[in-house]
Amino acid sequence: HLPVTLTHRVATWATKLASYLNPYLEITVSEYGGERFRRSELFLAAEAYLSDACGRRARRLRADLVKDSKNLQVSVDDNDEVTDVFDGVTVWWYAVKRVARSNVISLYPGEDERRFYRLVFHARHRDLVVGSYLPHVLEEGRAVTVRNRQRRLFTNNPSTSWNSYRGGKSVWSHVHLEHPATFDTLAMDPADKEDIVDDLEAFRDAKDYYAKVGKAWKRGYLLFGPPGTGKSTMIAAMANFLDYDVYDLELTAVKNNTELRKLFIETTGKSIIVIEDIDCSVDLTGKRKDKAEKKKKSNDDDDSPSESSKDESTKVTLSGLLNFIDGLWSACGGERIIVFTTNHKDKLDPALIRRGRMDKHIEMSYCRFEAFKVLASNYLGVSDHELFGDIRRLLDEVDMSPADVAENLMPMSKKKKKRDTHACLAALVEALKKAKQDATAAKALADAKAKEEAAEAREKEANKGQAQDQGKEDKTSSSSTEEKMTATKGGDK
Ligand SMILES: Nc1ncnc2c1ncn2[C@@H]1O[C@H](COP(=O)(O)OP(=O)(O)OP(=O)(O)O)[C@@H](O)[C@H]1O
Ligand SMILES: [Mg+2]
Repeated sequence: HLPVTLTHRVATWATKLASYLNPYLEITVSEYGGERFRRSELFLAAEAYLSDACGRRARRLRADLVKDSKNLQVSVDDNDEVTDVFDGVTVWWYAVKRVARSNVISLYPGEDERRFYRLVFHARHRDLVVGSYLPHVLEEGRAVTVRNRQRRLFTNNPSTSWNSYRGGKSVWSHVHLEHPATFDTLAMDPADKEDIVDDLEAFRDAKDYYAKVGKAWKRGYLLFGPPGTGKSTMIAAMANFLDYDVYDLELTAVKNNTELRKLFIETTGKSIIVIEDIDCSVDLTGKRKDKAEKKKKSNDDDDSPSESSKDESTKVTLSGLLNFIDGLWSACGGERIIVFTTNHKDKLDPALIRRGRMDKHIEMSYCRFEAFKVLASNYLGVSDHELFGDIRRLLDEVDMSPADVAENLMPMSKKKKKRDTHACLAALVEALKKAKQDATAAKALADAKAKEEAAEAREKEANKGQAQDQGKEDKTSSSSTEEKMTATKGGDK
């Protein structure tokens, strides 16, 4: 029954009085900080720190599987309290979950929840807590996260979650990355390999350098070469070498540039972002348009206001992609490697692969002898053999992908299992000889076809020339008769 202004005043005074009497201060760390795009780093660090350092003192815990799905990570459950002592000062942490009050009953549990940690301490320790304790929590939390980290392979999938029709946005989902490829097992020229490893190492340790020269801490690699030459394998080897996560971006599943940017922002640092077969993906805009049109026809899309606006909103463009790679947004997060793979480098837009976007172009080529030696030592455990001479000669003459060579070296079937090294290598020699024969036959065929075409073209040319000559003759003969006619006409006059 009090007037509103008075109620406000009373409330303000009550808070002031309470804070005067209560010597404790509170700091809140919310899950989503000022930037709504992703979870606050301090929150994640606090979570990791609390579960590691003080988990034992909490009574209500929550367990999760981490690292190879063997270790358990126990973290403090919501609405519980833990105490921590730092430099002789006691602080209290509370994990709080608050459901936003709203009049609408939400169909989607979890949507309106806000989780945060509340840190409570005595006012006289304010400087210590803000100046030393919180940085300590951040640092320790990050270290724990790295320790528990299991490398992950992410992929973006379109609207598979059950509340997808709310936005239909594509999101990252992940599995554990367990690819066994390493640079040791990768068959390629040792000098090239060393060059790449050096480059990666230099990138990893160059945080200060990038800051000094004013560049975003990222590097682009373009892997190009024929199918089966180890491009995807190389990416796995890179991830294993650097201990980075991999984000495999499927451009077909991304609706438009805005969504592409959103996906990009959600990637974390220390990651490799991969777009495979980029030449096919960029072409995709055309195909996607067709799909959109089909959709429109079947009338199962009801949120498009007009045809043209829909068209615009349903494609990823080259400019969107360029922006993604080195626009202003690319600098957020830091420490990222972007890898494109393609079978046809010449099909790509030069703007896409210029230095600065794709800093290093790596050609993965057919298997030559140096690469073969790596495969032989991996698959058969031999570093020299009497057939190596033949193989070396043949590999110089024939283009065979490492995938094909490896297939010949792999004693997979039961029958083959009994085969020894010599038999495996002999089979490879046979396969190479056959490939050589095929290549020669194909070349002969192509040559013959080319000759035929050239002959045809020559014949056509000759026919054309003849026809022209004929035309000229006709013209001259007809003009001379005309002249004659006029002459006789003049005579008549
Ligand atoms: N350089 C290589 N070293 C070791 N293994 C290789 C190499 N190249 C290919 N392989 C083997 O061949 C298989 C296919 O290779 P991969 O998938 O990496 O080829 P790719 O270049 O990505 O082909 P695509 O262009 O068709 O995607 C792999 O499973 C791998 O075992
Ligand atoms: Mg591949």
